[in-house]
Amino acid sequence: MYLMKDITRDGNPVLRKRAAKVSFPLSDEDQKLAKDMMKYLEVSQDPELCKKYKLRAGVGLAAPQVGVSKQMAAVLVPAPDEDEKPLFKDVIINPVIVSESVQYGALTEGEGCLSVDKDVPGYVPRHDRITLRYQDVNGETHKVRLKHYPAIVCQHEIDHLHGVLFYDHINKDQPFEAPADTVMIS
Ligand SMILES: O=CN(O)CCNC(=O)c1cccc(Cl)c1Cl
Ligand code: NI
Repeated sequence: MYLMKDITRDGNPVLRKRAAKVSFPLSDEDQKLAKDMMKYLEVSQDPELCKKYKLRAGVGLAAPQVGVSKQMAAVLVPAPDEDEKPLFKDVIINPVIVSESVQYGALTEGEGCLSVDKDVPGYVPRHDRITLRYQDVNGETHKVRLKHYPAIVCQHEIDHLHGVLFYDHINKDQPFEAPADTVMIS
C-alpha cells in the first residue's frame, strides 16, 4: 500500500513529463499499480485509517505521483451523502477528454495536491462539463459525461498525466478571480 513517503513531490521531473500510453492486456505490474492507487484513495478517505497511516486524503491519484510515468489514474469521488454510491469511481487509463464545455467550473475551496506540499490559494478554472473517454483495467472503453466535482477531479488527474500541476492554472495577479459565469462548486 502506498504511504506519503512514496508520493513524488513538486521538483521531481516525473511530475512535469507527459506520461506514456498504457498497453493492454495490463501487465501484472500495471494491474498492481491500479489496485494500489485505488487502495490509497479508499484508505485515505477512511478517517481512522487515514490517521493510522498518516496519509493526506485524496479523491484522485495519478501514476506519476507514485513515480510511474504511465497514463493511469485512480479516481474516487465520494457522494455528499456517505450512504450513497460514489459520484465517480474507476481507474482511468489512456484518458482523453473528447469534448468540454466552454463554461468554466472551479472549486470554491481551491485545489490541493499530494505532490505539492505547500498550500497554493486561488481558484483553478477548469471545464465545468467534460466528455471523457478512457479504458478500464480490463481494457473496456468507456465514454462518460461528467459535470462539476467529478469533472474537476478528472481534469486534475489528467493534468498530472500531461505534466501539469493545479497551480499552473491559478491567475498569478488575481488568484481569486475566475472567468465570468464560472460555475463555483462547493
Ligand atoms: O492528484 C491527486 N491528488 O494530488 C490527491 C490530493 N488532491 C485531491 O484529492 C484534490 C483536492 C482538491 C481538489 C482536487 Cl481536484 C483534488 Cl484531485
Ligand atoms: Ni494532484
